[in-house]
Amino acid sequence: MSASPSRFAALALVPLSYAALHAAAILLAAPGSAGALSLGFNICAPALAMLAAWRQCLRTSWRPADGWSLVGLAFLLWCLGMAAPLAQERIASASAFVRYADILLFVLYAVPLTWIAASPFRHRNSRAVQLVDGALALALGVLFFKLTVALATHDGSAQISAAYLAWLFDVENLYLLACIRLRHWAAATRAERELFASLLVFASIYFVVAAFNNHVATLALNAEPGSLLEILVPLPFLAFVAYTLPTPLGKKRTEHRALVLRTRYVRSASPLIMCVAVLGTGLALAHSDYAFGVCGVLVAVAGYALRNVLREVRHVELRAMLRSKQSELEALTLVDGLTGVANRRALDLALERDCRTAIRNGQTLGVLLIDIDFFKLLNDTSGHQAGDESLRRVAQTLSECLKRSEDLLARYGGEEFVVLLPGIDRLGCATMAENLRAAIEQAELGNAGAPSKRLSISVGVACDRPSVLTDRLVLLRDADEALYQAKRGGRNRVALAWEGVIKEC
Ligand SMILES: Nc1nc2c(ncn2[C@@H]2O[C@H](COP(=O)(O)OP(=O)(O)OP(=O)(O)O)[C@@H](O)[C@H]2O)c(=O)[nH]1
Repeated sequence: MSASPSRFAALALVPLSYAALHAAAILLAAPGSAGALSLGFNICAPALAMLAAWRQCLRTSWRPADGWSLVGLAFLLWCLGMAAPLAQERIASASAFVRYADILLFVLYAVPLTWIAASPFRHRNSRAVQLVDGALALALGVLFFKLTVALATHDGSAQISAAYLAWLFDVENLYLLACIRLRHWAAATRAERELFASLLVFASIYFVVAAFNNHVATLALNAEPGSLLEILVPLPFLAFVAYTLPTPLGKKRTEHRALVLRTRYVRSASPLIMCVAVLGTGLALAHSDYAFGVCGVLVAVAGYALRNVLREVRHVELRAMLRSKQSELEALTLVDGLTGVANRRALDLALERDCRTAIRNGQTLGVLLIDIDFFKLLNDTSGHQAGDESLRRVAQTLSECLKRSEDLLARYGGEEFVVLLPGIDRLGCATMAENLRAAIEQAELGNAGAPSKRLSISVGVACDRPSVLTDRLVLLRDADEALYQAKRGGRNRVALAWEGVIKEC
């Protein structure tokens, strides 16, 4: 994890300033009020972290904005867990929920974080899969709470054993830290890395501070509320705030194969890790609460199965979508964007195919090369948009003249078109060329740059029986030479490669 200098400064300044204020408040507090003041600081820190997370959520356009909002929710639950004793003191109820509300909230705070760490939150990830992951994370939280209460009151007393609680919270914190570390290690995008880096800073400090607080401050030193040691409690939250304050974009991770592979494996394995955690917690709970334990095992198995079914459905959908997109793209690569007729690539493929067929069947192949007359002047006088429109109208008029499915009209480039006429003799080719010229003339399209003010075309015609594949290029060259003749002859005419100009208007 790399941090910019501004991040290092914020990471040092924000928690230290807060800790100094916290310590001063405890030391200067009136007798008996240090505990309440310190509690205020301990509630304020996760509240600040919650605001920082939701600020990130508003900032980012990354879809896993869900990620940041869930982090905010986790901090809110922790904040409530910290404040719960205040309510517990006021509500004189013996219900288990009220008695263990703070422990429940401290356990549940991990649910949104577990969810983020398990769910891939990828762009195309389906909502249904995310919901299953969320349900599994919630099940894990509830089972873990049941296990916590069951183990911490294992001697039959209603009194929670602080020692057991300390160890169980260590397990919870370590599990979270490991999952977040894994996701950070395999984060592929900048936004994903930013989220998991912030969480990693928080979870690492939280693990150390919570272990110290639970084992040393509470159990070994028996620190009272309002003790100076409490200034450690807000540190992980303030470190999170400090880490998210500046918004450097961080270096783009190079997409080397190892990263791609580990991203793929970690993303696929994350939900499995959560299912295994639900399964393990369920099995551990089965000793003390058989029904709940079995439910946990069933939830783990059903959740994993459901998740796999949903992923498979998604894969099938994606494969079908990819296939149809691929065919669409393939079709697009063969079409001229301006006129909608076949493009040069399609022409090359068709010419080669028709030439092979003509060689195999001993047939003729006709090639008409068509050029719009005075097109440059049309562009110069009426503008390029009018030129484009004329190209579209010419292409449409020409394609309406082709009746046989084997015939092909293609844009050869610029204001030139080619018509392929397989299996037609020379007379047929010449007639077709004249029909095309006449059709354009009858369409009465304007060309302000032409002396006649009418748009016209010149056509060069070649027709032969190819004997080798390269003859297709000879046909094109002959048609081009004939076209040159037609232009030289005065335009708006058809020239035959084997005869010269046959039609003049
Ligand atoms: N509007 C438009 N113009 C194009 C396009 N492709 C090529 N052109 C223009 O077409 C013109 C072709 O001009 P020339 O090759 O000199 O031919 P011409 O003016 O038609 O003259 P002749 O062929 O001798 O009658 C050039 O000005 C090109 O810029 C296009 O897609 N759209």
